[in-house]
Amino acid sequence: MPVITTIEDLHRIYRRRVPKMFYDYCETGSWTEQTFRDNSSDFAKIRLRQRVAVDMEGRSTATRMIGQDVAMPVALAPVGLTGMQAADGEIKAARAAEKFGVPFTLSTMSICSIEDVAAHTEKPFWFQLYVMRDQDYLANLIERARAANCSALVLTLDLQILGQRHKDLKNGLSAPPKMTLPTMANLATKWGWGLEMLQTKRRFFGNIIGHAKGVTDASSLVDWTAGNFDPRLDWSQVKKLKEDWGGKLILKGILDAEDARRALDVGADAIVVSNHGGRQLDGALSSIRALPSILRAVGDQIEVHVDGGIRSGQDVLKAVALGAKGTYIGRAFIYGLGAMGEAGVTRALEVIHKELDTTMALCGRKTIAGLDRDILLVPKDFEGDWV
Ligand SMILES: Cc1cc2nc3c(=O)[nH]c(=O)nc-3n(C[C@H](O)[C@H](O)[C@H](O)COP(=O)(O)O)c2cc1C
Repeated sequence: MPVITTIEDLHRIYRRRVPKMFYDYCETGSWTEQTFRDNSSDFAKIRLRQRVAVDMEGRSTATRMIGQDVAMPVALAPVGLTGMQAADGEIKAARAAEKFGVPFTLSTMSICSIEDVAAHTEKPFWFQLYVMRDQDYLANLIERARAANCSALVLTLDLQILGQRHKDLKNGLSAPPKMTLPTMANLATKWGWGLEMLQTKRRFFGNIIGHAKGVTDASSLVDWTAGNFDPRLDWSQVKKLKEDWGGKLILKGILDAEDARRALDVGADAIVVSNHGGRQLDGALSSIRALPSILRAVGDQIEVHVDGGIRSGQDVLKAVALGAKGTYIGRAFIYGLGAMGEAGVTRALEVIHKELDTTMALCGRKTIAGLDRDILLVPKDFEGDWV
């Protein structure tokens, strides 16, 4: 096994190991992928102030997200079909997160069910909810998340309809994969992945969307989403969901200051500044660029988290120094999972932690609370002069 020191190292192994259809599903953005690219490249525009001769002994990356202790301000983002990247992928990722001491968020669109993950973990995890047309089903999901002791509901607001992702349409993304000639030819080169999947037959061929009773074949995920997600979702429904759930609510997919204020009005506990990893509205601002204006609007009244494009501990540091109280990684942990299963997710977290800790030290800071705007060099036009 090669020495892994960066998230990109995991990405390279992941790409070799996982079928093209699921690699593309992870690696795509919508339409031209402008926002997908900006999410990462905008982080690189922010530079750091090097400070010297500062006592660096006794550093800590520990902090809190929505009142919960975390080993560093990083959670695993909800990622649909995680169980197609590696067999029992949701369980493996949840276990790695639990051992590391960061939150794991289970997507509505998971292969393993809420109960599967709860049975294989000890600490509470977070559950991500998409709002479905079927109100009974929605109520049932909330009830199951409550019964599994989930400690936060992450309600995703930026996917009432699916953004167009060319690669998924061209690949005919489905779970399990349809056995077309190109798919079979590609699968033949992915025997490590295939063998692992065969050993977990029950989930692979049994209950494809683990929470969706009776869905054994999400062939054409695009059609399944269009048929089941509720395009009528509005703020009154968000408020009602907050009341029905009664616990901690995180609203994910906020990219605009006005929406951030609406999130405050409905009593959310936190918001995630996010464009769904560039998978929904192509042409939207990168998350890191949208973050400052949202912090100005609501940052002193609600916990603001951010995701999109985070591939290193330096990216985490930049987001936190700008004012985010937490960050999420999506693809960065999927690369680890697809490359090496649970150990790969752990490795991704270790890489990010090491980079965060070292960068904190070289910027002259010992704690997460000590990270502030002062350690950053942000171009004057970073937020852009958009009208
Ligand atoms: C393959 C994939 C599947 C995703 N599925 C979901 C999902 O089911 N629910 C959700 O709220 N967000 C989903 N997201 C968005 C992530 O939660 C997160 O916002 C995004 O991945 C952050 O960007 P990053 O991948 O650059 O870290 C998905 C992202 C990816 C890459």
